[in-house]
Amino acid sequence: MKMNSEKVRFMNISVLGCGRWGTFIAWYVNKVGHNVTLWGREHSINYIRLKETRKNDYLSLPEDIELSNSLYKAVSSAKIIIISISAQELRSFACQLNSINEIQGKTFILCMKGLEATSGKRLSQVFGEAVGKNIDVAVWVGPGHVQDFVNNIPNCMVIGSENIETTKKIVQELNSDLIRFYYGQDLIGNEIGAATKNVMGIAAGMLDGLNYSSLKGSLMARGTRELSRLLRAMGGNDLTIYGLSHLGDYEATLFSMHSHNRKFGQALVQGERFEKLAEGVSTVRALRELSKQYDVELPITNALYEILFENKNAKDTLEDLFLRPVKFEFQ
Ligand SMILES: NC(=O)C1=CN([C@@H]2O[C@H](COP(=O)(O)OP(=O)(O)OC[C@H]3O[C@@H](n4cnc5c(N)ncnc54)[C@H](O)[C@@H]3O)[C@@H](O)[C@H]2O)C=CC1
Ligand SMILES: O=C(CO)COP(=O)(O)O
Repeated sequence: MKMNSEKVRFMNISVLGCGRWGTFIAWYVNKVGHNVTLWGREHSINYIRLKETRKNDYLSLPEDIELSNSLYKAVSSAKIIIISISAQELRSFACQLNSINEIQGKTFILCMKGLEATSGKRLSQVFGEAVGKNIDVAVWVGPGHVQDFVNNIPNCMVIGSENIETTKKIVQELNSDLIRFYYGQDLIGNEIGAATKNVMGIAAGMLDGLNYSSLKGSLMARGTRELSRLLRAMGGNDLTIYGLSHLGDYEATLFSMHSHNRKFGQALVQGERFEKLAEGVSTVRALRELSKQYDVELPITNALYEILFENKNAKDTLEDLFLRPVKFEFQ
């Protein structure tokens, strides 16, 4: 793997959460030259399997990545701390981190795509509320599946924060020819974009399951439109929806065999269960909240809410979208 600068990297970086994505992040950060500790809960199936075999379904971990179940050790030993757990767990997990008393002066990076279901809050807001606003926090989002990266297929991703110096410092430490990072310019947009692409992924899976895959182009056009309206109302830049965190992630979600959200949607309309984490389900709840808070109509999201939480028939509900009054494309 080639880096962008000649600088020898050797920072202590900890990754908290050893699921599909957290384990990949640890693999990648080690590969670009850092000293990595990967933390998991002592009794988690993922942690136990990694401890016993150093493998999961996607990759093998090099020997020089330290596996630990001590949160204190993982947090106190690192300057940069990356978190990748399920989004709905972030608030309680951040409170746990706060109680460790070792977090001042560290940079946290959230590698997760979701919104708090009950409040509609963005994950950096949730994290800030739990640990205090003076902690540096960034997000790392955009397209990419572990299965592709470990086969050396590169992709572009985005890192964003409220502080451009923090963003640049992280990108400098992590950029490589496997992941080309862009500096995010709109934290609200990157977080809303990343979370909501999962919602469109569930819709795409439903279309696949109903043999309506040819509608996915329209879903892309109308999905981005409704979310860009929401983003503008929230104070973000509506153009960000067309960037890496959202539209740029559609291939990896709406069209990918690997996407959990797409598979969830497909399984649901086919009457099957999909047990892995599909973050878009909780994000649909969060969007219902945001739609009310900001008085923005979200027709596709609303249809998904009715299917997921009000037991409406998927085919009828999606077809009802076609009965809405005719309107201008960009009104
Ligand atoms: N391209 C990208 O940026 C990708 C991002 N993701 C995101 O990464 C996040 C994690 O997804 P996956 O790794 O697929 O999920 P996963 O289910 O494989 O892993 C989640 C991990 O979080 C841990 N966890 C859950 N609750 C916890 C708690 N309270 N305290 C500590 N650990 C806890 C679980 O034990 C598990 O190891 C999601 O938000 C997902 O959207 C996932 C894949 C690609
Ligand atoms: O975020 C992802 C790809 O960029 C992973 O998507 P899924 O969670 O739907 O698998």
